[in-house]
Amino acid sequence: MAKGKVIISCAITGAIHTPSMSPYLPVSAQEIAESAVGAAEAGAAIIHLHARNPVDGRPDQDPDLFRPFLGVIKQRTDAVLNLTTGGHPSMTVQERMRPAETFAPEVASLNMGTMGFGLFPMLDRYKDFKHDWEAKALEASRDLVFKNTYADIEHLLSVLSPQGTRFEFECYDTSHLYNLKYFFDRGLVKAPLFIQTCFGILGGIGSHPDDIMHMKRTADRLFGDHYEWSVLGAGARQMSIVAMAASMGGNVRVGLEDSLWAGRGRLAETNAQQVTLARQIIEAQGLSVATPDEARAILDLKG
Ligand SMILES: C[C@H](N)CC(=O)CC(=O)O
Ligand SMILES: [Zn+2]
Repeated sequence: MAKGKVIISCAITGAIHTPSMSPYLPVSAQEIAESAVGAAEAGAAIIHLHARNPVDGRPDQDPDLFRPFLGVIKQRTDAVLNLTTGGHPSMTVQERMRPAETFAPEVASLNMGTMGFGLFPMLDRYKDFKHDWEAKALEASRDLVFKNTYADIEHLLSVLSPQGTRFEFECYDTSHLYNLKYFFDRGLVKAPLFIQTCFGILGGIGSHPDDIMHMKRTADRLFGDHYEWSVLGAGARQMSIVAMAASMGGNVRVGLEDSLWAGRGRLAETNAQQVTLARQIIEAQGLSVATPDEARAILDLKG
């Protein structure tokens, strides 16, 4: 966090949650565009984007599904656009990187290690699904490998960096921080590193305060002041992790991709609602929210 300015990122729809889990999950291009504009107006400097099949809400990396909402968001906001290269963990790296390769965004996500990605515990909570693929995708995650090998990461860097795209480095555990250190020491990634530490995904680190301290301490030791720290908390712990990180000098990510909730037991009706909650937590600590251009300066983005 530079000079008391906290960068809020908002992840609009993602690929993990499915339409039957919440009537408020944006699916169509118009819903994604409207929700993103609302999140930007509420204070999100960075908007993280995935696309979905407009009929059944299935995650889809077809650039033609991204184009309509990218146009609207660029027209109506000056937010930094961050396109996913994670897609859905079951997709191939080639499929996952198509939107970033096509649109050369200011920022793209980059997942820093191969891991299990356990979504199946959500089957304990959700029973009734509108579409067949929903329960199948959750069940299939019992045997899912989210593939991000060193060769995959190098390939993504070699294709996207020359376009001027910089990265949100998704680190789900300390091993991912060491992977990033490997690429940093070889000059394949440049400071300031925007490190998104992800908490509470089964297959990665948990979301206990000790886990947050451990990831922060490890990142400080490995990267010193060559990085900007950000956190995302999956599920109900999202806002607790926002509060803790902001008090420790961190930036924050919210959005329906990471959590469907606006506080315990209350479904978030919009992404803007979560941005507003995060903003209240940040401003209550005497901190202020970074504008998109302040975020660009802090993260050295191409603009
Ligand atoms: C935990 C989040 N799903 C991390 C993420 O947003 C990955 C990506 O899109 O590349
Ligand atoms: Zn994502």
